[in-house]
Amino acid sequence: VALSANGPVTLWARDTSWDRDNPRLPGVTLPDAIRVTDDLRAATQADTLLLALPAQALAGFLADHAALLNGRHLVSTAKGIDLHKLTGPSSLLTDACPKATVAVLTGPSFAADIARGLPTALTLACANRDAGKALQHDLSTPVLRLYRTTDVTGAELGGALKNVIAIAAGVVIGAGLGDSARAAIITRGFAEMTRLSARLGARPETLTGLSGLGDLTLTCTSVQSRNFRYGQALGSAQPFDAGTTVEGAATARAVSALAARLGEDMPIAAMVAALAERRVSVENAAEMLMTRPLKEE
Ligand SMILES: NC(=O)C1=CN([C@@H]2O[C@H](COP(=O)(O)OP(=O)(O)OC[C@H]3O[C@@H](n4cnc5c(N)ncnc54)[C@H](O)[C@@H]3O)[C@@H](O)[C@H]2O)C=CC1
Ligand SMILES: O=C(CO)COP(=O)(O)O
Repeated sequence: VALSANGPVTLWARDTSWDRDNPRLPGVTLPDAIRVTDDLRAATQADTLLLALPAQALAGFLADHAALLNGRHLVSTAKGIDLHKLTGPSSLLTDACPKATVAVLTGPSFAADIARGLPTALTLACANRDAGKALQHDLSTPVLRLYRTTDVTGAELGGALKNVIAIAAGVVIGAGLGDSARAAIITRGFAEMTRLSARLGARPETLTGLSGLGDLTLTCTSVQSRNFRYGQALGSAQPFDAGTTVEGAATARAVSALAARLGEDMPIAAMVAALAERRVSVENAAEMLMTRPLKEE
């Protein structure tokens, strides 16, 4: 919707029976500049393709359709780590489409806010500096301001890991543990994010930027966030709609496996994985985190 202010956009989906009112984005009627199609071959004629698939669906999509994407500029919006390959979307894209230029678009941004034209700032990460500059210009609008980085690892890890911490923040609020506890989870969660990201080669300034701290702040403090709401439901033992995309649950499992492989300590991510799999109760989780050995900050 935002990019259609810059020119014609083609939107591909498997099911287009919803016409111009997509139930995934209630209250928004797509502008005329957007052509909706279920023909992937037609939709992939453009030079720049944004892939807005959930992280756990991306590998399967690429297995079926990589040939149509190779050689294009591919921009992933997915915020997660693939459970089987334990990598972010950029590696999945690069492996499946070696001739493509791969970028990641991430940062604090609820789809509903962007579609309403509210001012939003994002991070566009592309290892190829010149291609990144061109994409930054093509994808910015007067209300969508893109900052640029070549640190793809840092940008995609920030987006993936903040979803895990947002679930923990939601659990804290849902369980009635209070705003002070939430601030502790955000801060110690951010410490986990920066430790793992540094270990994987990310730059510290990327994690303190929009794609890390920025998105962490948004997602841990807003009920617009599905990850936060999922955590709230876990914390208050309420049911949650299984059809809602909650990237942080699978990513918590992926992160725990990755941290174990690297020998990194990520207690909050491990607890989110255990809570999502119902291996631990909320009461036990809080007690286990609070009674860990005392240490330096
Ligand atoms: N909704 C938001 O505010 C934001 C979402 N993101 C990220 O963007 C990614 C997508 O999220 P949403 O669009 O919100 O999710 P969504 O669940 O609303 O939409 C995902 C769409 O992908 C489709 N899909 C799933 N598997 C597919 C497959 N194999 N082939 C083709 N289509 C498939 C689904 O049918 C659905 O229409 C996630 O990683 C999310 O974290 C990033 C920033 C903001
Ligand atoms: O990534 C987002 C905002 O930046 C969307 O968050 P949720 O997936 O938790 O709704």
